[in-house]
Amino acid sequence: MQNTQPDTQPAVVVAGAGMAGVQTAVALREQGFTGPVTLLGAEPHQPYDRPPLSKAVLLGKAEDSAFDVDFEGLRIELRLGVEVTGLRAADHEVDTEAGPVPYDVLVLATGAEPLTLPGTEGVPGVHLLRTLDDAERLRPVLAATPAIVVVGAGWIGAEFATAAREAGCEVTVVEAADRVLAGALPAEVAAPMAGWYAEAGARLETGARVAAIEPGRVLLADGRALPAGAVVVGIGARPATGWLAGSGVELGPDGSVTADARLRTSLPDVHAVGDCASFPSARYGARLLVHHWDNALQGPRTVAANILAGLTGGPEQTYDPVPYFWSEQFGRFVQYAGHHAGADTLLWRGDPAEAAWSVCWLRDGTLVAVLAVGRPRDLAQGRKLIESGAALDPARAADPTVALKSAVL
Ligand SMILES: Cc1cc2nc3c(=O)[nH]c(=O)nc-3n(C[C@H](O)[C@H](O)[C@H](O)COP(=O)(O)OP(=O)(O)OC[C@H]3O[C@@H](n4cnc5c(N)ncnc54)[C@H](O)[C@@H]3O)c2cc1C
Repeated sequence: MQNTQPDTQPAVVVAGAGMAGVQTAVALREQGFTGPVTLLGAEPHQPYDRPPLSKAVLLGKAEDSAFDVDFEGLRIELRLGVEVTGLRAADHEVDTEAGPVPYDVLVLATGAEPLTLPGTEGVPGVHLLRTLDDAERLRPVLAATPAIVVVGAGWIGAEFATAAREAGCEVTVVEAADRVLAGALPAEVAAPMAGWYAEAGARLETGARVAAIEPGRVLLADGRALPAGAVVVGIGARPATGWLAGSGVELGPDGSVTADARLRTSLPDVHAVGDCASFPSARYGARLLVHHWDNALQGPRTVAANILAGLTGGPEQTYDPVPYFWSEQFGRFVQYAGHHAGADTLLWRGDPAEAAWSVCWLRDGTLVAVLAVGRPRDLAQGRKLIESGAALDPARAADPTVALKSAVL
């Protein structure tokens, strides 16, 4: 039986015009949706890609990173500079400063916003790095090569420190935890990465808490004062869902929209995707909140398919990806696929003192995650093996001269 769309098409409104919002609108068209699609974005800029903001755009190697999407040709109504301030589900409307916008189907794609250090908002010389405006403000700062203090040795902090060193700035990275990437990787995997800072000429201070930031200097809790012509705070991000308070959309303790396995929310006709939404993963037996680019590419395809399924009565899709991300730091290309837990068994492929190595996480002999530094083949093969639930021969998998796919039992 062929599924056909009804004559009258519902109006789809997407709140948030970042990667997930844009990809949702594009996926709807790619999958044959012919009804009206409106994309509401708070920022004034043509929608753009965020990863280059801490890389080429920051260093002025690329002017911007606008998506190459023909919105007009795809009949996607793009409304920029329009912040969505509320959702009234009973009326099927969202509120904006420009007035209410009715929807038949709503997609929440408002992404994430960076965490700030309390008391440092508005202090001159303190920056965040999330938006094109942030990157444009930071570009001339880097060009003036001041001493820079980066707060946070996570992915963004490491990438910013890399760019600042490349620009010729003196860089100190201050991290409250006792190691880099404390929230993402086990200590033994993060340990070799800490060495990359010194190698690039950046000073790394772990176990160092910021007490205050004053113009020109950062005061640490242990009494030290670090000179700082500029400070960049990279201490994480939280879902941008404050505007949903009181709307009836269920939010988790981390502030994420708690979508179901089909990326639908607790309200009818409302879907959620990208950095703002968590979803239950049967693959990993956990609810995942993924703040990475690939999730903002893949999730929208499921959302679009399920919006269409709702129209045609076709089967709905579940979303249970093997999460993937990359980071470019200190001349290295770092990639990660999967999702590991503390109890998983670590297996090294290669010497972390060398330029290229990788790490596998095994659970009951099955590959659940892989991190590759300069070994993209390990990543590509590992990702497929994770997807297929392959069990590995640990001895062969630990031999970096053996292709990972050849270590399958
Ligand atoms: C500097 C930087 C570098 C990164 N590098 C990498 C990388 O190397 N690899 C990787 O895998 N991932 C990287 N990421 C993460 C990746 O960019 C994000 O996961 C991705 O952008 C998420 O897309 P999104 O559309 O869900 O959210 P966002 O990109 O945050 O987009 C959400 C959009 O919604 C808008 N919005 C928010 N609230 C409202 C509202 N109320 N009304 C209307 N609009 C609203 C925002 O202005 C924003 O434009 C990086 C992120 C940053 C910030």
